Amino acid sequence: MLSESPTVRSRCDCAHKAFGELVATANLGTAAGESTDFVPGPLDRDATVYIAGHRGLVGGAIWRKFEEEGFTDLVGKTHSELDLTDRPAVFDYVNEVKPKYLVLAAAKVGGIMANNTYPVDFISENLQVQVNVLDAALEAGVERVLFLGSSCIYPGKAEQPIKEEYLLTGYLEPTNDAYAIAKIAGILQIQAVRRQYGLPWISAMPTNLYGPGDNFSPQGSHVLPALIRRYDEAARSGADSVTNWGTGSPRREFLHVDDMAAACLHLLENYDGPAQVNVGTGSDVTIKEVADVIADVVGFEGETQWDTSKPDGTHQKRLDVTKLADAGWTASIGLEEGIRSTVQWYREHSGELRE
Ligand SMILES: NC(=O)C1=CN([C@@H]2O[C@H](COP(=O)(O)OP(=O)(O)OC[C@H]3O[C@@H](n4cnc5c(N)ncnc54)[C@H](OP(=O)(O)O)[C@@H]3O)[C@@H](O)[C@H]2O)C=CC1
Ligand SMILES: C[C@H]1O[C@H](OP(=O)(O)OP(=O)(O)OC[C@H]2O[C@@H](n3cnc4c(=O)[nH]c(N)nc43)[C@H](O)[C@@H]2O)[C@@H](O)[C@@H](O)C1=O
Repeated sequence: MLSESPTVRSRCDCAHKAFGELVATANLGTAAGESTDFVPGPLDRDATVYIAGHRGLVGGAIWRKFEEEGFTDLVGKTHSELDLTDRPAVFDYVNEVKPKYLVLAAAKVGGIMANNTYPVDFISENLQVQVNVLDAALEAGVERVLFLGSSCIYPGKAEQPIKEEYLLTGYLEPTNDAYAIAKIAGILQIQAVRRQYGLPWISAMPTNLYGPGDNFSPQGSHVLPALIRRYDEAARSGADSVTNWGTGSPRREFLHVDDMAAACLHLLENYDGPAQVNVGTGSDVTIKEVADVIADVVGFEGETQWDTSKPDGTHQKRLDVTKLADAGWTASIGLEEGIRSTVQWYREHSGELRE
């Protein structure tokens, strides 16, 4: 991961439009107010880009991708440097750096157990972080914002594959309803900014992600890093069996975080619209199937048991990725290939993992 926090440089603010001017000149709304006349195109490589959450799984991958693509002025702050629930501090920072582009990849994130156990933290912290960052971005006149939600925003029993238009058409999955409501509020805030100010801000809804820099903590993590750690430890210790959560029958769609980062840049350069865009592969597997792949990759030959007292969560949440494909992007990292490289990353970094 990134070894140190970037410093914020002083530079000429004249390249950035004042907020009032931006809103006036970007008064692009139609009668419905949600579509703009903005035409997406290549981002300015020398513009300031604020990646909120740049030390996380997704923010870290976006930072690497933007660096690879030649961006010269990426800025970010760690959680300990800037708590995004501190509204005045967020306004001070965003107004100081005045980014032209902003990706909101900071959030309280966790797997099924964390979401189910701490719903207050998930709804409260995420609402605060989002509202603070998006309000500050509006005041600072950020031209293009990408807000990241999650596929759990859709009804728990949505028809498969899940199209963007299924949002708010049914009940949420109870294990993550608090988190999902916060994310839905974020989508609505982006749409509201488009409607009220005509700014071309957008939202993307990723499926379950994994890759280098993930959270591998046994209780708080998502399934894929949890199983990599569990099976790797079992293989090393010569254990006869491992026990996973639930029945193993739920289906999940997994996207490598480097693909996610590429999709984020692609959407910023090629998509503008009020609808959130699903980001995934369009294919899913059962938890049992992904467990078998991980066991095989790490070399575990024992037995797998299932603790059915633990929740399964949503049975299936496979995304319809037609809108993303229509925007010109499809995933390229296969699941087994992605698991192999993530196992390698995990083994190389097992001494420095976050808990
Ligand atoms: N991982 C996944 O499978 C999925 C993720 N997403 C979305 O992608 C985005 C990024 O998630 P991901 O990278 O996985 O999560 P991570 O937990 O890896 O990263 C989130 C980052 O946000 C930071 N952060 C959290 N709260 C605050 C705060 N109050 N102030 C400052 N920084 C804060 C965290 O810092 P610290 O760790 O120090 O608290 C961390 O660096 C989120 O919006 C998430 O909802 C969507 C679908 C699936
Ligand atoms: C990204 C997404 O992530 C969460 O939803 P989830 O998809 O249910 O996430 P999960 O990865 O934690 O579990 C997937 C499946 O896997 C099973 N499972 C088996 N064994 C382990 C295990 O050891 N750990 C975990 N975490 N799960 C396990 C588990 O029982 C479940 O059936 C929400 O935060 C939601 O808000 C969200 O957005």
